[in-house]
Amino acid sequence: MTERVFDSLIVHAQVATIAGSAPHCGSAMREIGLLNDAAVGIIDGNIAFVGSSQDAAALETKECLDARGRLLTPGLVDPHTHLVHSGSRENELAQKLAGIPYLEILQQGGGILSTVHATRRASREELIEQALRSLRTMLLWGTTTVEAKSGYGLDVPTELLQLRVAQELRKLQPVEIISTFLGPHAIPPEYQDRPDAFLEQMIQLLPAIQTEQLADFADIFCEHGVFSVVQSERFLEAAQKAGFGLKIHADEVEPLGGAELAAKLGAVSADHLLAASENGLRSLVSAGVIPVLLPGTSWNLRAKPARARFLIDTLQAPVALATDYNPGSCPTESLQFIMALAANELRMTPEEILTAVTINSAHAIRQAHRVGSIEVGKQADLCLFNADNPAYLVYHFGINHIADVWKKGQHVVVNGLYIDNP
Ligand SMILES: N=CN[C@@H](CCC(=O)O)C(=O)O
Ligand SMILES: [Zn+2]
Repeated sequence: MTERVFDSLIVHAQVATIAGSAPHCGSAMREIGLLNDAAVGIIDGNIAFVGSSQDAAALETKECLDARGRLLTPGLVDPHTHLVHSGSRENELAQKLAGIPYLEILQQGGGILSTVHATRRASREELIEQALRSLRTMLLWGTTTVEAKSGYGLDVPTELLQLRVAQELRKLQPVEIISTFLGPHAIPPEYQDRPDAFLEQMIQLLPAIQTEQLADFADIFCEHGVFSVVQSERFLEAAQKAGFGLKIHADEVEPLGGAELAAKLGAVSADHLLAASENGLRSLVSAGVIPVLLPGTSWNLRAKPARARFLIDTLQAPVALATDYNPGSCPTESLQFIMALAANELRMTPEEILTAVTINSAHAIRQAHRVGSIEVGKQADLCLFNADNPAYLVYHFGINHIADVWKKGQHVVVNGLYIDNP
């Protein structure tokens, strides 16, 4: 048998493998499979070796990088973003600081609706350009896979445009994009008095999105003053029948019952959950729904954070974390910032946090067979940090700890710099 020649070998690293086929639940979230002085080998974009640096010394490789004891993790997976949109909303900061609630700004025609106006006016090229800037930031800060929702069109052409832009973005840069159709994100002005007619229009759009393979998931903003539990069930059931995986913006502001609905329908994830009832949390965990927590949003809206400790300690849940990157409730692309907030606001440990932004977030978008852990056979999506332990990442907050990033084996960030066409 001919000896395999590796494309790359990373040696002398502290490797957090976060291995395991199922989501890491409860106390198992603290098991990150840390290997001291370890090596990872890459062949054809996939991980082909994980072992000791000593054993790796015998391997033949085209390139070798000495990590000098630094932390190597799976590429970060962000399972909830509103990536494709136009403009920003710093003009609403004063209202927020004056104490005007998030939903009231929306009811006055601002908030989500203000981004809908901007997105409807934007060209395809403008949407691509703005999203490309965000994707570049995400990659430089360690995110290698991202979920991207539509939901700033709220009409057929613009919803389709957002999804097609997400599809196009896959060809233009290295971050992998998993798309979600969030047509029922708010009620557009032209349907203010006929929300059911709008919902019906979004339901009618599902088969076309499925046929064009524009989205893997369908999602709805189930919230007081937006879509009720009954309306959410109608939309999500139709989406399930059309073949979509289900997600839900659940109980972000009021304990409406979104968590219970996610459990009833067997959603892949239920996201936000700040106000979810104890019963709702219990039922979604029993039903195998991944709770995706968004501490950037609760922090930015100055709301009480989700009950991460209850989910992890009492319910033994597989918690995932996401940025919720969007121009309103959470304008940040940085999962590293979210990781710091998860420690301070949600009281999660550094190990739980690493699990929540890798293997568990990969499960939240059904990509764990390919990404989210460092295991032979998986895609070589890797982050090398300027830190030698997970605690340092969340302790020293607000700065970018990334040294290097590999996406599908390509060395796309080198010493903190983005490499185009590596
Ligand atoms: N809450 C609903 N949707 C987004 C916010 C969108 C916006 O404010 O533009 C969220 O998940 O936080
Ligand atoms: Zn969201």
